[in-house]
Formats: sequence, structure tokens, C-alpha cells
Amino acid sequence: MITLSNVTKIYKSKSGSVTAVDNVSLHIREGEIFGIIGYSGAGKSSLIRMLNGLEKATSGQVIVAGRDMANIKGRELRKARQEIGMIFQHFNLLWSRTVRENIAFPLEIAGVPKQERLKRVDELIKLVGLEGRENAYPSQLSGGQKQRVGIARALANNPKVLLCDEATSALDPQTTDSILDLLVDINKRLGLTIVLITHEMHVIRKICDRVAVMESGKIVEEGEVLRVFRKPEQPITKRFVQQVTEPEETKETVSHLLEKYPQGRVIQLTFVGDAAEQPLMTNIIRNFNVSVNIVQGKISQTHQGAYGVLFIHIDGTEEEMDKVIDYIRQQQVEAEVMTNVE
Ligand SMILES: Nc1ncnc2c1ncn2[C@@H]1O[C@H](COP(=O)(O)OP(=O)(O)OP(=O)(O)O)[C@@H](O)[C@H]1O
Repeated sequence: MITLSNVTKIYKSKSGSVTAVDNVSLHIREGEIFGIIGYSGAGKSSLIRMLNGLEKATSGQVIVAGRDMANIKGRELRKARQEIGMIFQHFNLLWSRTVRENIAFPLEIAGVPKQERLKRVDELIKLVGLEGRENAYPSQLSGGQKQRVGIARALANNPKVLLCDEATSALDPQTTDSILDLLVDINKRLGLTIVLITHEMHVIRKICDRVAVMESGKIVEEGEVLRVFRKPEQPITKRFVQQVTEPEETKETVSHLLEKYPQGRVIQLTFVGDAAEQPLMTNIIRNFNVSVNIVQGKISQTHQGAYGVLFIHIDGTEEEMDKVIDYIRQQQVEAEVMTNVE
């Protein structure tokens, strides 16, 4: 659905030039929810804005739904943009228009006749769950409701792709989850391809199929979300994964344990999918002559299955502890012996 080949975006100004996107190649499949994560300034906005022609690539090729976005203009560009909806962090609604009028706006621009427009707006209001709020103005809506208007407006012209630019960053955690659920629902029901940019791993974990990690204009890591959670390769990816798996207290607890029990071992276990559901601890305690102390644990649900991290402290003879670690690894559970915590 979307293919970027060697895309670079350089901004030139009097004070010099900034390479915001640096030779990025990427393929996003039809119907998937693809996340791009990075810290502020990584180049995410520049990248997503090239997908709908709001920015032109300095070099390289951007193909969206069969169109070369860098080389189309005028009518063809307007047509291409109708097939690419976009939602924003601060919603970008028209404040003097009601919910209904905001959603109707792109249909007016596309020249859809009035009767058809009214029907389509009603459908969209139902789709995003805004029944009863049709005649409210944006200032009378909660943040979540405003984003629902933004989503309905973005979907008005039946786009093939929905771009989400930090769409939940201005919302509280509960509202964030309800908007993410709505995006998954729309993705399933309409088969829409969704590309989102975010700095929050929670968003990626909850709804994305695949993720690309961006740093200094480059994609430094890319893959299935579950794979990236299980085995993040780059230091920046590890930091993002820790946002959702490893609370601050864990580091303190582990450091404390390493100091307090220098003779034992603190082990980080990582479970994925079915491995998260087996009675591993019971088997260790029954079959090996070690003491086991469960320190901390958390199971997270990703879009593709469960992922869990558990910290345990074991103590016994060196030989017996080695046997335990071998046993754990045989159960398709990753075991990392902690030596120090960064
Ligand atoms: N219109 C512009 N003119 C000049 N420099 C720009 C422009 N837009 C972005 N930049 C620069 O390009 C780099 C990447 O910015 P971009 O907004 O794409 O990153 P980002 O990851 O989306 O960050 P943020 O979340 O803060 O927007 C930054 O150094 C930024 O200052």
C-alpha cells in the first residue's frame, strides 16, 4: 500500500540545512496498523507529512496507493489526498462549525451532493459513536469526542489510508485507550491501512502489527511488534520497550537485591504467548534444590499476543542454579542473569 524508497527530506534555511529524514526505505502492507516511534525531532512528522504530500521529499520515491506523491500536482494531488485521511494531536477542527458540519466539510470540498452528504455524515457519526452530539460545537466536547470528530472527518471520503499524527498524545490514559480501540475497530471493519506516529510505546503495544523505530532521521529498527518487544536490538528500542514493561521501581528493586544477596542470582525471565501460561515456578521449586523469590512481574497484552517479564531471585549451589537456568531456557522462556542495572 505504501512504499518509501531512499527517501530524504532536507529543510534549508538561512542558518543552514537540517536533514529531517535520512535515506529511509519502508514498506507498509495493505490493511495493517503500522507504528513509527521516536523521540521529538527524530523526523516522524516530516515522514508522515510526505505520505500525503504536505511535504515533498528532497530525494527518493514515496508511493501511496499506487501514486508517486512527490511527482503529482493540482487535481491529481487533490484526488490522491482524498484517499489519505489524517488526524492530528490537537484535532484541527473548525471551531465555528458543529460536529455535523465539521464532518461534512471534506464532503463539501469533494462536491458530494447535499442528500448524499447528510446520509454519509449520519453513518460516520454512528461509526465513531457520537450519536446525540451532532449539533454540539467543538468547545462543548471532551478531548476524546473531539478526536472522534477528527476521525469521522478523516474517513468521510472513504480513504484507503489513515495517517495519525500523535493522535492520542493530548488525551488522558483512559480516553487514549478508547480512541485506540476505535482505530482497531475501524481497521478491522473497513480494512483501512493505518500509519501512526507516536513517542509512546503503549500506543504501539496496544494496536500496532509492526513498528519502525526512528532516530536522527533514520529507521534504526523495524519488525513485528511482538518480536521487537521480545528482542529489541538497538539501545533506543530497549528504552522504548522499558517504557511499558519495566517500571522505575523494578530497577531499584533489582539493584537492591544484587547488593543484598550477592551470592544468589537475579534473573529476568521473558515469556511470549503460550509460554506465559505454564506453571514454571512450581516446576522449579519442585524439581531443583534452590530457593526462589519472586521479585516483580508484569504481563502485557500486545495486538498479537501476551508478553510478560518476571524478575526472580534464586539461591543454591552454582551447579543447581545453572541447571535451573538451562531448564527455564528449555521451556522457551528467555532467561537473562542480571549483573547490574543501568
Ligand atoms: N519546516 C521546517 N523547517 C526547518 N526545519 C524543520 C521543519 N520541520 C521540521 N524541521 C526539523 O526537522 C527535524 C525533524 O523534525 P520532525 O518534526 O519531523 O520530527 P518529529 O520526530 O516529528 O518531532 P516532533 O514530535 O517534535 O514534531 C527537527 O530537527 C526539526 O527542527
